[in-house]
Amino acid sequence: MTIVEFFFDIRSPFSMVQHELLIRQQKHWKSMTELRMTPVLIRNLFVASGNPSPALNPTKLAYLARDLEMVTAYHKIEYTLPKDFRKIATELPMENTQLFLTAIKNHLDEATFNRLVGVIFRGYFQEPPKHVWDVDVLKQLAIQDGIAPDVVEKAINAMKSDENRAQLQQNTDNCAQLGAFGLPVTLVHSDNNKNSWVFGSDRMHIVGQLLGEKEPPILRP
Ligand SMILES: N[C@@H](CCC(=O)N[C@@H](CS)C(=O)NCC(=O)O)C(=O)O
Repeated sequence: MTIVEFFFDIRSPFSMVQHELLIRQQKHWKSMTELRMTPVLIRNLFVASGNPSPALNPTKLAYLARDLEMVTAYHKIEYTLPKDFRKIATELPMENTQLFLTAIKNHLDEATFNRLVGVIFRGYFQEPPKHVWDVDVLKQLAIQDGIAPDVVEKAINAMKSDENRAQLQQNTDNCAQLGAFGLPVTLVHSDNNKNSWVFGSDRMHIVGQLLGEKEPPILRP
């Protein structure tokens, strides 16, 4: 009976990869009884840890783009880096997406919320990339995914409230307190959470070890 908590931001392409891998893995690792997905703000994590976004460093950004091509091809994940990714990642106020997800999470069961997170990741990282920070686009994606229009409206009405903003910041602070400096972060809950998390989408074997799983991860469909 172990909770695996996935801290993510939709603007993080490696979070998109880890989301897909965790969803695949959940079918195989019975010890992962709860897969909790927690929206955070990656920019605030970068600020809190004093770690500048790799998208601000042209050499790192070029590697990141090439690495993502190789990684998604290996895992057979459909993916395109949006052409204006650097600008969006570093300049656009994309917090609407994370605020919307924080608000709608209160109304959905775990499986439905986790599926919606995937829909929004794919909306941004598959052709043609959608403006997933636009409330109308979020509304359309959620309703197309089968979420009741009144639930979507409730989330839209609540997303900019002080309470919802505070929840998103609390999620981010919880992630920062682990020692995180970027995303994705995958935490295997334990008595000593401090040491039971990994950074990145390339540590699924360590997640398995932290879970006490004997089966290695299935990294390809
Ligand atoms: N090796 C990791 C890289 C993850 C990564 O680069 N994440 C970005 C956001 S998409 C980040 O937060 N980077 C911070 C850093 O590398 O310092 C993976 O394969 O997932």
